[in-house]
Amino acid sequence: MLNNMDLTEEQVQEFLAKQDFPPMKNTRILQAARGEIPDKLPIWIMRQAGRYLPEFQALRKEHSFFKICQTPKLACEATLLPIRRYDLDAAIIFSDILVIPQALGMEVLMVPEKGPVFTSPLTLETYNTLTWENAVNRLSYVGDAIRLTRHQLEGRVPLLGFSAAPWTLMVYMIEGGSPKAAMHARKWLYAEEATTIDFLQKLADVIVDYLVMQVKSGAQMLQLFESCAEFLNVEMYEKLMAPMLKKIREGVRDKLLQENVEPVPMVFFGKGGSHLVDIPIKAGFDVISIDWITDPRSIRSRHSNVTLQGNLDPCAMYCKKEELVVHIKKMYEKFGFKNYIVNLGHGIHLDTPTESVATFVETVHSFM
Ligand SMILES: Cc1c2[nH]c(c1CCC(=O)O)Cc1[nH]c(c(CCC(=O)O)c1C)Cc1[nH]c(c(CCC(=O)O)c1C)Cc1[nH]c(c(C)c1CCC(=O)O)C2
Repeated sequence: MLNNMDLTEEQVQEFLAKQDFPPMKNTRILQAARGEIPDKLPIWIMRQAGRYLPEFQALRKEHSFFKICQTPKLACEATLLPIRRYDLDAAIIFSDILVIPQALGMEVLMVPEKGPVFTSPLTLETYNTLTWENAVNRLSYVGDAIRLTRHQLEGRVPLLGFSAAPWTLMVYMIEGGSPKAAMHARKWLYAEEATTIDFLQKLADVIVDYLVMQVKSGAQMLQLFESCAEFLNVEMYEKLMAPMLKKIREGVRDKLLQENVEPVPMVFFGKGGSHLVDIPIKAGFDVISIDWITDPRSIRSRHSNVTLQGNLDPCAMYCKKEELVVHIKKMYEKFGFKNYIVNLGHGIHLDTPTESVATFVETVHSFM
């Protein structure tokens, strides 16, 4: 892969103007998503381009988090870092779920040691100040980053795009950062139902346009993050969020077909969502990504054809090498090798030893 940081602005623009992408050399992840059996078990890692990598820390010393997201050359570089280092089977575009609230007019800062902080969390009083119109146009930098990265990957592995689901975005916007119990957002669900439904529908519409734009820019699979699944019971999730998941799954496919673009597999990840996995499956998601609490066999017994993704406890990465291999093998025995994409059960932690990532990838690839 080219050294992306040496690209001049003219070269970046030339890549962005090119129509065809390099031919694919590895499509294991797409095969598994479609229910085919690849030559090796595919693996990628949530938050694979993150602070556990010294090269990412070096990049972060030079640039703020959102500057990296907003500059295609830097986002591309961050995306490629884990691919240069490990034999992973997918890249995921470097960005964040919170770029949507930014495009709606909210200010989000990434505060060291604290994570994301909204300077003015959303209230009923400020709800009408959100700028919905043309929101996806303000996210065109993500499309440019995807397009550039597809070229720079040179077909080595597929590139994933992503968004958060409406509920997770709603929680972050109302709570103003990483939630403890999402008390304020849950209060809206019960006390402000009409505003809530309006809000969720508008978010779903933006998410559809955003994901369609990502596929048209070159994303080959999409992951919808429901990182706040744990805060809702099945009844509330079914009533308010099931229609949104359906709207997103079907909306993305239908809009792509209308524009003669081939639809791509869609993954649903619900953190703390083992109680509601049947809902995204019913909505038509091709792959269900599960956290480390969820037993894959309980889903397989009900839905034999759905591809599952996950679910090593990110803290297993702190084991000694021999023990880590045992945990990986135990996980694999529960999933089986068909309809399976290996991943962690949530994002990799920032102090994860880089050798554990190498062990994880090598062990998984040695299975078949
Ligand atoms: C909830 C959520 C967010 N962002 C995301 C989620 C959903 C997944 C999940 O449940 O964890 C998704 C995300 N965030 C990031 C990616 C990039 C692609 C990847 O490598 O997976 C993806 C897919 C980069 C990031 N997003 C963030 C970092 C670290 C920030 C930094 O470098 O300062 C990275 C690499 C910051 C971020 N962004 C967010 C939080 C809570 C934090 C702070 C936590 C932390 O610091 O690890 C919001």
